[in-house]
This record gives sequence, C-alpha cells and structure tokens, in this order.
Amino acid sequence: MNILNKEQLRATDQHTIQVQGIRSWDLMERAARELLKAITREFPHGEFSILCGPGNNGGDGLALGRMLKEKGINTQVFLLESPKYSEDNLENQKLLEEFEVFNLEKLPELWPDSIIIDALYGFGLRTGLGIEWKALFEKIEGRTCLAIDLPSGLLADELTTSPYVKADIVYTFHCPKKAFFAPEHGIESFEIIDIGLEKVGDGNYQYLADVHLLLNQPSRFAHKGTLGQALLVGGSKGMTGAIDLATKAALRGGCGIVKVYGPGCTPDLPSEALVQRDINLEYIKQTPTIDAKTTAIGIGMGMSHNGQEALLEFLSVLPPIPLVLDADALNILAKHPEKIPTGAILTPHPKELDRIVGTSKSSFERWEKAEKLAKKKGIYLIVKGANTHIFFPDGKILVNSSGNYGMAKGGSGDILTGLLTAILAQGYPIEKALPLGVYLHGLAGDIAAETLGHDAMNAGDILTFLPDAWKLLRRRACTTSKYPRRSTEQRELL
Ligand SMILES: NC(=O)C1=CN([C@@H]2O[C@H](COP(=O)(O)OP(=O)(O)OC[C@H]3O[C@@H](n4cnc5c(N)ncnc54)[C@H](OP(=O)(O)O)[C@@H]3O)[C@@H](O)[C@H]2O)[C@@H](O)CC1
Ligand SMILES: [K+]
Repeated sequence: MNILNKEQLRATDQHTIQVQGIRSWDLMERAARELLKAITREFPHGEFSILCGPGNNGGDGLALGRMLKEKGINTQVFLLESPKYSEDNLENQKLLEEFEVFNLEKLPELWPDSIIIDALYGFGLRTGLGIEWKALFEKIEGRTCLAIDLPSGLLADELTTSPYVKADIVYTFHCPKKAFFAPEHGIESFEIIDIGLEKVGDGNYQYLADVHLLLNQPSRFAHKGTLGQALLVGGSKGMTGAIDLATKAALRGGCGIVKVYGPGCTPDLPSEALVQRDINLEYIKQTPTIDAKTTAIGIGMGMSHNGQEALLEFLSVLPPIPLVLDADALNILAKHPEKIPTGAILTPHPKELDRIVGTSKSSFERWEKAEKLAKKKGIYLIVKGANTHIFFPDGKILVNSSGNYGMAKGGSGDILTGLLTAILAQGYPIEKALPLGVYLHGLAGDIAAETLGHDAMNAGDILTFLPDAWKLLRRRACTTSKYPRRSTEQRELL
C-alpha cells in the first residue's frame, strides 16, 4: 500500500474523480458512509459531538453528522465560523438541517457524555495551528475522541510541535500518513478507511500489506541441502542468551540447517543446531570458517566489543552471500563505517542507528539520515521500532504494519536477526526476505500479545508463536491464490 503525501493524495483524489466519472462531493459522501460504518461498529451505543472545520475535512464531518442523525443516533454538529468554506463543505451545510456555528471565543457546548468527532482539519493544513486553539483542545482532552483522516492540527508529512487534537482513534482515508509513524506524535491507534481511490502505480514509500504474496512454495522434494544453511555468529560471557534466541528463531525460520559460531562459553543450544565454539572462552577471537554450503550469515548478537577484531577480520573474508549485521556488530561498525560491506543488511534500533549516523532531533530527521546512508553505502537498513522501517539502497522505504509494544523486551531483536538469516538462507531475494521476516516477527508478536497479553509476554513468546504466524501467512496465500498449488499439509490448513 502506497503511503502518500498531501500532494499525492490530492492528485489521487483528482485522478479518481476523472476515472470514475464522479464529483468530489460523491467521494466525500463515500468517505462519510464508510466512516459511519466504522464508527457505529466500534461504538454501537454512542452519542456524538462533531466539530467541523471550513474545508473538506469539515465537509466529511457534516456529511457524517447527517448520516448519524438519519439513523436516529443522538448527534450534535458544530461548524467553525469562517470567512470561507470549501464548495463541498457548503453543499453539506445545506443538506444538514441543524448545526451550530462556533468560534474560538465562543466554544461549543458539548454534551457531557458524547464521543467527540474531530473534523476540523485534515491534510489541507498549510502550517501548524496557533496557541489560540489550546482552549478548545483542552476542553476535549480526556474525552473519547475520534479524528477524521488526521487529528486536527497535525501536519500530514512533517514534525508538528504546535497544538493538535489528541485522538483515541484516527480514521484515516486510503493510507496511513507519514506523521502517524513518528513516536513524537503519539498516535496510538489508526484505522485505514478504504474509499475506493484509484491506485496510481507502486511508489517508493509503502506500508506493508499482502505479505503472503512474497512466500515461496518449497518443493515437495526439498531436503535440508536445498533449503539453505544459515550461519549465526555471536555471544560472549554474560550475553549468550542473544545467540540462543537467534538460533531458536532461525530454527523456526524454515531453512535446512542452522550453524552457530560462539565463544567457548556458549551454552548448550537446541540439538537441531550445529554449534562450533571458539578457543577463547569469553568472547569470539577467531574468525569462523565459512564453508561453501553456507547461504546466509547473521552476526553480532551479544558479541560484545571484545569481538571487534574477529568481526573486522571476518568482514574481510566474506563470500558474496546475504549478511545480516546486528547489535554489537553495529556498535563496532559505528566506529569503522568504512568497513560496512556493500549489500549488507543492518538491523539497528534508533540508538544504534544514531551511533552510525549521529543523533537526530526527530524521527523525521533520523528517517532522512537512514535513507541517505542506505543509498550512499548501497546497504539495507531495518530501523526497528513500533513501525519498523526498511530502507533499501534504491531509495525504497517499507513501513511494517505488524507488531505491538509487548515486543519491546530484551531479545526481540536477536529473534528478528535469526529469523531474517534463515529466510535469506533459503534463497529468498533480499527484497522479499526483509519484508517477510519483519512482518512475520511482528505477526508472531501480535499472536503472542493476543494470547498472553502485552504485559506478560516476553521475547521468547515470539518464538513460541512463530509457527502460528507462518501458518497464518500460508493460509492467506492459499485462500487468495486463484490456482494454488496445495500440499496435503496446506489443504489441512484451510
Ligand atoms: N483524497 C482524499 O483522501 C479525500 C479527502 N477528503 C477529506 O478532505 C480533507 C482535505 O480537505 P481540504 O483540502 O479541504 O483541507 P482541510 O484539512 O479540510 O483544511 C482546509 C482548510 O483549512 C484552512 N487552513 C489551512 N491552513 C490553515 C492554518 N494553518 N490555520 C487555519 N486554517 C488553515 C484552509 O484555508 P485556505 O488554505 O483555503 O486559506 C481551508 O479552509 C482530507 O483530510 C479528508 O478529510 C474526503 O472528503 C474525501 C477524499
Ligand atoms: K480531523
């Protein structure tokens, strides 16, 4: 799904109007109908107070108000006094029989228990709102508030430090907006409302959807020799849990063989893994040998700074196979950026990225720096967070749509690296392996949160539910393919 900026949204809007032979008013009517469905589904017994602005966001609010009233649902509608209204806003004013006009000196008298619907401003804001808006926004703070398209005052594509509405749910049209991914903005929940806009090709900035389409179907005749061999390198005294988790994730990642290289103190790992230990007890000192059968490498988990010499030596003898660099490998490379190999996959969290590219004042600045680094070095960057971003060397950016805060626990990242390495080892091209691994990891976390709750779940639970995540994706692939090739196992899934 393309993530569009406001200019692209306007162009898509115009294109849809032309191709579908409709008026912009029809699109607004469609938007309001879909909002009505979503809101009454979520709040079947609610009464509503709608605040409408002078543009088309306000027009959506007026149309929704009319539809709620037609359904007999208690609704009050307030319209901001303005010298100018958009055409569709005016048309909807005429269709709505009852509404009150308000301004920032004469604030609306809201029913005490109603749900607030914020339809003041959408993506049409030119600049942030002034402090004169604070009184109104404070009046609605603490009440259940639903924003149409964007919380009013929030700029769609940039950092907003001026006042904006704190909404509980944002019902956003067509695609999420860039501003929703910035932790600074605190957008806790958004729902995408499909209003049938025409798609205009695949853009460079996308929200992950339909990940099941990326799945390979291994042959019935596959054997461990054809499903790839992953090599994981990491661990040090006191940090052996990281390599343990990565190994377990790789073993649930679908590749034929998982090999591990760790220091002498590496504990017993699952029997399925082939473990080799360094002569040094506390950290990796030697360079592991990479046999010709190895098809992907993941390195860095719990390696510690002491592994620096071995890592740099290792990077100088690498074969041309996919390489995932994580955790301490990233911290070491932050001091030797010239040693980052072209084509490598780096999986930093924001702090690890900052060590490589310098600190940033905002997520927007960090995203820009990550994009530049990926292009300049010809590498892939997976910047982990609530919406993990994958930056490609050609400028493409994918934003993950799965995952939850229950995963914000030590060890989650090690699991991602193990999983990604196993997927890459199977021969998935990097362009597919990264979104597949990142999405699956989040999906397993979502199933864990659903089953165990966000608070109690830990990183190991992501491993427990990885099989369910794979099965869910496989099931989606089976049910959406027109002529699926189904194995017996897959038929059973359906
Ligand atoms: N394609 C889609 O996705 C669809 C989108 N739809 C809806 O349209 C919405 C976009 O509508 P929009 O373009 O009319 O903009 P909107 O946010 O209502 O604000 C415009 C008003 O704000 C004013 N204004 C600007 N800056 C200001 C400031 N700093 N401080 C104060 N005022 C300021 C501006 O004044 P002007 O710039 O004209 O002087 C104008 O009066 C979109 O979010 C969605 O809800 C749906 O209907 C269907 C399909
Ligand atoms: K709004």
